[in-house]
Amino acid sequence: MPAAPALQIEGLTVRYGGTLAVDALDLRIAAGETVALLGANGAGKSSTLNAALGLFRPTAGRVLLHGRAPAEAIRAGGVGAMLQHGGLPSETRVGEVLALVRRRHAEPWPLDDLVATAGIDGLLDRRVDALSGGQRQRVLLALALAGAPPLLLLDEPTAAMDVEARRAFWTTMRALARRGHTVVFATHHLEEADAVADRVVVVSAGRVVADGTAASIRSRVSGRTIRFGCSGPREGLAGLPGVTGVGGDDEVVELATADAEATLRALLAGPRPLPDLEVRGATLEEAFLHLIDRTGAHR
Ligand SMILES: Nc1ncnc2c1ncn2[C@@H]1O[C@H](COP(=O)(O)OP(=O)(O)OP(=O)(O)O)[C@@H](O)[C@H]1O
Repeated sequence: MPAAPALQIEGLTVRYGGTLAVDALDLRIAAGETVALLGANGAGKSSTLNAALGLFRPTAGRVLLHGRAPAEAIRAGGVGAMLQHGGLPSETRVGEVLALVRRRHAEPWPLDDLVATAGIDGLLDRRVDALSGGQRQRVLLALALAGAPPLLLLDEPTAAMDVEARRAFWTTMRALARRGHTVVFATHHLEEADAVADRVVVVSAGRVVADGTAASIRSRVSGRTIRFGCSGPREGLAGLPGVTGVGGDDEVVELATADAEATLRALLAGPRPLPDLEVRGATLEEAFLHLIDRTGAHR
């Protein structure tokens, strides 16, 4: 029998009063995948992750973690989570909280390795109320990892981190993924999704609007941008084959085109010099905004 997916969400619907936060969302994540849930504010990422953790009963649908209901999977130590508003008990020291949580697990992650992996060397004697935002996030990560869970659900885990801490965090995540952990994280940071995830799921208005590798999502925006230096007149550019828009500034022309090859052929056949000619595809950010615009899902 094939192994159950690490996370299986079927028809998940979450309503808060009159707000439809998650709209019949389906998602299947295989063990070992690193998946970014990408979406604008209010897209439904936290509601999806919180429902996946069984923090509330969804309006409709079901969630299975390694084939088990959330509460059962969590009890069995199969899931570690970092929530957006994760708290730490006040007036305790980091080492005490960590010891408490490790004791709850039958096979806790060896302490030295856990401390090194989460990057909390030197923080064990620190009071939790004296931690910086980034340090706090790393302590929360250590708690999420304490039971060496095969599945990690992380809601904007790097939100309070500076660039360096963020980089260190994602190095850790990549190492965990290599060890076979499944990592699912919500983010607004497109470059993180691009750099870390082997799969990007774009959520908008509580629905999955794109699902694939970062490259495949980028290619959903079929257009390309052609750029070249130009300080002279620009007549005729808008009428070139494929061109859907003309932009740029006093020194540079940027042509949006739906058919880069045809536009380039026409440009190269023309009299205009094309210094610093450059053709590029959409960045993940552009692809993301395009997908959201198409679904009309800003709210
Ligand atoms: N407890 C709640 N009560 C009422 N509405 C809520 C509650 N939690 C979330 N919402 C609403 O549900 C929608 C989805 O919110 P959710 O937090 O899941 O989105 P998100 O993608 O995680 O957003 P963000 O990136 O800002 O964290 C939003 O419209 C939000 O205002």
